[in-house]
Formats: sequence, C-alpha cells, structure tokens
Amino acid sequence: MSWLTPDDDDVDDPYAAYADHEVRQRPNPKANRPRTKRRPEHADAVTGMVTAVDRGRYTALVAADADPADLRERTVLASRARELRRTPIVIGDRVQLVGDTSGDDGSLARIVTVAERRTLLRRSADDSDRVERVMVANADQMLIVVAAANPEPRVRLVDRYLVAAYDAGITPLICITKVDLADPEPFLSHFAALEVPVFRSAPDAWPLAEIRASLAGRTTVFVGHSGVGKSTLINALVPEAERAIGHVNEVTGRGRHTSSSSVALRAATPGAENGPTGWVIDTPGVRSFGLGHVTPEGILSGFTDLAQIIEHCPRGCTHQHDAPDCELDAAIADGRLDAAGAARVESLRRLLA
Ligand SMILES: Nc1nc2c(ncn2[C@@H]2O[C@H](COP(=O)(O)OP(=O)(O)OP(=O)(O)O)[C@@H](O)[C@H]2O)c(=O)[nH]1
Ligand SMILES: [Zn+2]
Repeated sequence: MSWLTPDDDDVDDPYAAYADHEVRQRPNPKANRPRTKRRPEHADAVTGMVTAVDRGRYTALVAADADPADLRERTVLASRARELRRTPIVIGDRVQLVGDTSGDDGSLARIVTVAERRTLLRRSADDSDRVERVMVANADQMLIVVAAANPEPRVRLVDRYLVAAYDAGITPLICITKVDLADPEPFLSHFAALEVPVFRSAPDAWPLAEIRASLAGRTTVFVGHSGVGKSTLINALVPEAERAIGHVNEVTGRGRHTSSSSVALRAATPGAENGPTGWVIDTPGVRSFGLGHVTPEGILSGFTDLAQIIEHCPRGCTHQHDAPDCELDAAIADGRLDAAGAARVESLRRLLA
C-alpha cells in the first residue's frame, strides 16, 4: 500500500512566501480576454504529495505504485498550471502532475489539480488580519513544541495553537522540551483539563519511542516558538533530516530563525519493517500565531474543557467579563472550575475579545 494514500503529507514554505498563498484575490488585468479553451482531462496524470515549495516551484513525491508507466518512487519538480495560479498549493497537498514526471535532472512537471484536503492548517499575520495564510494541508496531528525555559513558555501561544488545531480538525499533542532547565509541571497544569497527550523532553532523555509511536501512519505538523528545540527534536526523530540547530539569544530568549522553510520528512517507525509511514512536517519557528481567520465558534472549539459549562450560558452569551449570567463566572464562583479552570476562562476571554 502506498504511503501516498491516504495518509501522508509534506511541508510548505516559509511564511516569507505567504504572498503567494494569500487567499485574497487580486483583480485580473486580463479579465476581458477570451478564456483559453478548457484543457483536456489529464488521463495520464500521476499523483504526488507536495513536500516543499520554493518560489513557484513545487517538489512532489510520487509513490512507487502511483504511476503504472514508471514504478519508481521519485521526487518531481513542478510548476503549476496557469488556472491554478490563485490556488494556494502547500506542503501536504495531493496533486496531479502532467508533463515530464520522470523526476530526472532538469525535468519540470506541471501541477494540474489539487485534491480536496482533509484538513487545512491556517494562520493570519495577526488577529486583525482576516486574510488567511494556508500553511499545511492534510495534517492529522499538530505537535506543539514548547520549552520549559529559554525561551519561557507562553500559555497564550499554546492556546492559539490549540485553537488553530481544533478549528482545523487536527489532533493536538504537546512536547515540552528543556525539562532539564525547569520544572514543566506548573506550565502544563494549565492544559491538564484538555487531556492533550504530553511528551517531556531533555537532552539524553528524548521521548523518541513514544513520539514515534504516535507518528506512525499519520501526518504530524510540528509547530513552536523559535528556539524551543524543535529542530533538535526532529533531528533526533529523523536523523537524516539535518535541520539546522540555532542558538537561543541569551537576552531575548529567541532562536535565530535557523529553520526558515518548512519540509516534509518521512519518519521511520522502528520495529515495523513495513509499518505505516509517518510524516513529519517541520515549520519555521514563530513568535506569534494570528487567529484572525477563526470564528468565535472556532475559538470555542479549542476549549473543550469548558464546553459543558458554556452549554448552560444564556443564548447569545459573549462569555466576556461583562456578559450577564455567563455560566463561566458561576462555575468559578461555585468551585466547578478551580484556579487552573479560571485561568482557562481568562485565556478564552482574551482570544474572544
Ligand atoms: N538545555 C536544553 N537545550 C536544548 C534542548 N533542546 C534543544 N536545546 C537547545 O536549544 C537551542 C535551540 O534549538 P533548535 O533545535 O535550533 O530550536 P528550534 O525550535 O528549531 O528553533 P528555530 O530554528 O529558531 O525555530 C539549541 O542551542 C539547542 O541545543 C533541551 O532539551 N535542553
Ligand atoms: Zn458565557
């Protein structure tokens, strides 16, 4: 069974390339030209998975059994057909390729269709920006990498990742790194009620077996603040990845943005010779993660721990401090929510504000 169906993925390009991925449509200066005839159906197209994007060139991996005419797994470089020039194509997309799909040096294929996506991870530049930027297609899981210290963990950034994941239908996981530097438990207690699986990581104590077990057969997008040790972790998980390791600036606690582009990496599943392939999608470290494209309902989907309480809110409740009879306030007052629960309410209110 091919790794291509139904579960893989790959990566996309740095956020710097976002202009290319904006969904906002620009007016077409040639709009009054007659449209070219529809191209014939692409009966000879082969399917690939986009694993990298770089300035209008897409790298797609074609599985060994994807093309009866050429039974090699191969990496194909492609451009996209004119009719797709406003369609964001991102890492993880399943695409149909025509033209020279040999993958030979100097060959260039053409992407003619992008398959419907199972999931789509998006962000916006900031919360006031409603233009969404498409990051990764078809991810099943999001591994949120956060450091116990250096840089200091930020509840709000993790809140945002969680909302983006739940909103996209992607299952979140948390890996807390650098537990050799600080006790991670106070930070983790904030998310305890969500029951998100947590991996704890330190040099020479990588939770590799546990993480690999959850990667098998799935596509997992790794996200995190710059400098948290995401590349270090990925190199340990996928030794041939050779992701650049940066140095955290002593003053700012920030990484140097060493990983500037996304990439899809095949993760081995030791012990399972022909076991299901896992795909790891590394994304550049960020300092913020905008949710301008997420609706209030989408934000609430990141707070499953509060869902049962919110059910009892008056119709149309904004859940804000000034909302009359918000059940969240009642739950804090009568002890249904403890201090950690009250902090979650605060998180929710900030995101809804
Ligand atoms: N003490 C300690 N340091 C770590 C750990 N993991 C990574 N580091 C160090 O943290 C620094 C940043 O690691 P990277 O792997 O480059 O971090 P990153 O998240 O990929 O950062 P960006 O490339 O900026 O996105 C490096 O100096 C690593 O050696 C850990 O578990 N404990
Ligand atoms: Zn309410």
